Amino acid sequence: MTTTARPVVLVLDDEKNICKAIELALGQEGMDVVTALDVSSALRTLHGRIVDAVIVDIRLGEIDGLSFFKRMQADGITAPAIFISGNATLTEAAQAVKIGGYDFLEKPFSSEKLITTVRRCLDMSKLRTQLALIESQSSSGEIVGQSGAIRKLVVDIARVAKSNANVLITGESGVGKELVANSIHAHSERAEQAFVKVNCSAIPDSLIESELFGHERGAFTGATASKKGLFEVAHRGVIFLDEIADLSVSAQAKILRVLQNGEIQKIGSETVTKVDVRVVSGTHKDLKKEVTEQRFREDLFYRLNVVPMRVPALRERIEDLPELIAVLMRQLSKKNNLKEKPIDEEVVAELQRYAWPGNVRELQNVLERMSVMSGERITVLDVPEEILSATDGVEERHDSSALRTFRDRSERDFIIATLKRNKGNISQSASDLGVRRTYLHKRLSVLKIGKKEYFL
Ligand SMILES: Nc1ncnc2c1ncn2[C@@H]1O[C@H](COP(=O)(O)OP(=O)(O)OP(=O)(O)O)[C@@H](O)[C@H]1O
Repeated sequence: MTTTARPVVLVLDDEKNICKAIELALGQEGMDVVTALDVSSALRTLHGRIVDAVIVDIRLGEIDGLSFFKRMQADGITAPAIFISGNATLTEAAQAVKIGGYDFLEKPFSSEKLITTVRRCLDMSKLRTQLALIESQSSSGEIVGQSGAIRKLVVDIARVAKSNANVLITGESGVGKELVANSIHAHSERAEQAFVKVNCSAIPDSLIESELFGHERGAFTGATASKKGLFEVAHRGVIFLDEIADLSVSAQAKILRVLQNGEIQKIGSETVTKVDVRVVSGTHKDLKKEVTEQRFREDLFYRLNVVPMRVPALRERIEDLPELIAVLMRQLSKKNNLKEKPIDEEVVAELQRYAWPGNVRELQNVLERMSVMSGERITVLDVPEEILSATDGVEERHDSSALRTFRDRSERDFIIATLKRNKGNISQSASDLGVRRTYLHKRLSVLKIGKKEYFL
């Protein structure tokens, strides 16, 4: 698949001479011009290839230009339209702009006027795509971390981004695969074009093909309007197919076709459309194993896996945790409109001993919970119990074990003394210690404090 930088403009006018004149003027400006003398051939073009702008005569034989534009909109074609006419009424011109037309040109117009209008229209359309892109990317950010694994990943991303090769990103769930895909797009020559993310496992089998490739009106019950597929939306940009292992066998076959010929076919359509899309896919499964067990097509696997990239689990780069915590806390307090709270070092040490099966996403959730539920600062008492109990007994990695032993012993003595003073009353002791009852119970069991030690 190749990237075509030349913008494509469709001209629909029943006067051959006008079509020719426009074709000549815009062709000299480096644009690809396709002409159509009637509505049906214009629609065929629009359904067969992706067009950046259309120039439409208001007075056409069969239907008027305005109805044609409405038909385009109903068919999900979003190219902007410039209307032209020699004898349109003022009302028609106003109507053209009202229904979303970009501009109106009165015939005869000079080629300079035409070129300026089309250029502006194309710039506006590009700007619109960029704005949509910024919006879709506003939640994504930089890849945080200084560990060897992350530094290597960042170098690999920069290298692979410059090529047009398909990339398969593997790694556990929540590890940052989407972030990597985003970063490949942002550093590629397609950065100003669309980045479309599809979670293949979230879309039911029955809908996936229509989501990816679109459908024509009436293609199936409920298809009341024609719909653009995500591959078409991603034209000239990047599509990120997340959880690719979950694709149905028939969707796998269709994706293979896009990768082989750059062709898509809407459900219910006779014609094929050429698209230019770079495919980045992601999975937390072992895709090679899925191939061996015949759940995934081998030919598709090789097409997707041109450049494999593995994102390491958080526990494999646990030295990145303090920096990640700092960055995520800043993001979270902004999101929740909260003052950024300081975190005790002991908390960070506790979090570093945890295995993080849900990786950075789990870390985000835990930090959010702690920052919402804590007081002025985040202390070890705010660390969720499931993390404390999972880390108890785990060999210390960042704390000397002598310090840990001392801490446990002091904590043990302090708890026993409080319980003795309260004659074994758990509620009162928890309140004196400033912790929840459940937490005190857990510490009693972790520190192996039996009743005989505090009942006099
Ligand atoms: N190295 C990192 N630096 C900063 N943020 C990160 C990093 N890794 C992951 N994140 C953040 O963690 C969250 C989860 O990451 P992401 O959605 O990319 O994971 P994923 O591997 O695609 O998950 P899944 O397999 O569940 O789709 C995101 O909000 C992402 O921004």
